[in-house]
Amino acid sequence: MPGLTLPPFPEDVPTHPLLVVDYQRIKARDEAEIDTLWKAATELGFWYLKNHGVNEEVNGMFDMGAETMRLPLDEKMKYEQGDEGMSFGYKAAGANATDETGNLDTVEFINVSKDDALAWPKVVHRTYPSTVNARMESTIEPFIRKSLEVNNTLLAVLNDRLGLPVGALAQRHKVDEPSGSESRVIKNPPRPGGISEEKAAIGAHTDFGSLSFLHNRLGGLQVLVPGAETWQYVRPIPGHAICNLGDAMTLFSGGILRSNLHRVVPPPKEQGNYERWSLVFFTRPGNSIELRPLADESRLIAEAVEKLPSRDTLFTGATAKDWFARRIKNQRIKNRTGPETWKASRGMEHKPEAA
Ligand SMILES: O=C(O)CCC(=O)C(=O)O
Ligand SMILES: [Fe+2]
Repeated sequence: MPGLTLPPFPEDVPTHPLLVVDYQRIKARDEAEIDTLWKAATELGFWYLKNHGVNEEVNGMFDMGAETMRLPLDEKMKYEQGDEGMSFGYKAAGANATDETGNLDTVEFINVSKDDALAWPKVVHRTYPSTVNARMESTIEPFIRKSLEVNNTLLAVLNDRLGLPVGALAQRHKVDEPSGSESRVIKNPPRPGGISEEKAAIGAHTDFGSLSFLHNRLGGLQVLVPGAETWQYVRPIPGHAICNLGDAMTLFSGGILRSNLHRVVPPPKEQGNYERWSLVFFTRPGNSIELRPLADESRLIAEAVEKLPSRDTLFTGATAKDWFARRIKNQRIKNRTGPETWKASRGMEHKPEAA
């Protein structure tokens, strides 16, 4: 449970060290810090973010998640996200495939839409369990507002390094355009005795949107580093969030920015005896935004596109809404007809030439 004293991440498990980015320095537009962010964003697409100032709101969100997951299953199921490609609401354990053979995931989620949280008590997309409503103003809205500010600041810096006109990315992430942006609290049950690492809690995926701001306490997150043969854990560091880029940023940047493959497996060793809680805020483009390289707005992106073996991988013709709904819908186990359904749920994972 959140707040409990947890065993430390083991020393003898292979990890991949991420670059550390200091949010306060980024905010101050420190060029050396922006160099570090650029290196992380272009090479792996993952980095630690320190000094982000969102710790109190994160703790509140974990409390909201625990209160919600304690509700009876039939109550939570009234708010299930369904099989039509919507992500907002509750997701029960085992509702998603984790691979093409149809293995089931083990995590529960509660996803709250940015639009619903900011419009509350007006409903934009859907309603939520009482435990969510009770904390909408005190916890969820402040967490979402702060997360938006952090992510928008990082996106503005990447916007400039990509050589895009001021506001090019901001205009694709307007706060008042309905979007797939959402907060997610994730609970994975304890796995005493250590289940095989291959039994993923969340299957290998790239994130669907633009930028994910992740907070976790126990190990379990793994990345497949470009060129590496094996998955490696990302060690949780107290006070450090983990940021990662999603498919939309690879598409907008013509493949310059990386949306890297990752998954969640049971926490290593003794940590596996504990519930694993994590929290993400996903910034995603406005629903109407077309996902394609912004080559007409940046020479750097235009040059990257010229070097691509094929333009088709990145000129998807999809709007953010379509891209997102397709990915969500086809990972739902109820929609599975065979390996083709899993393939249809894939994003940039299958386009290594674009990265
Ligand atoms: O729980 C984590 O550490 C990562 C979760 C994740 O990758 C996701 O929800 O997209
Ligand atoms: Fe993810």
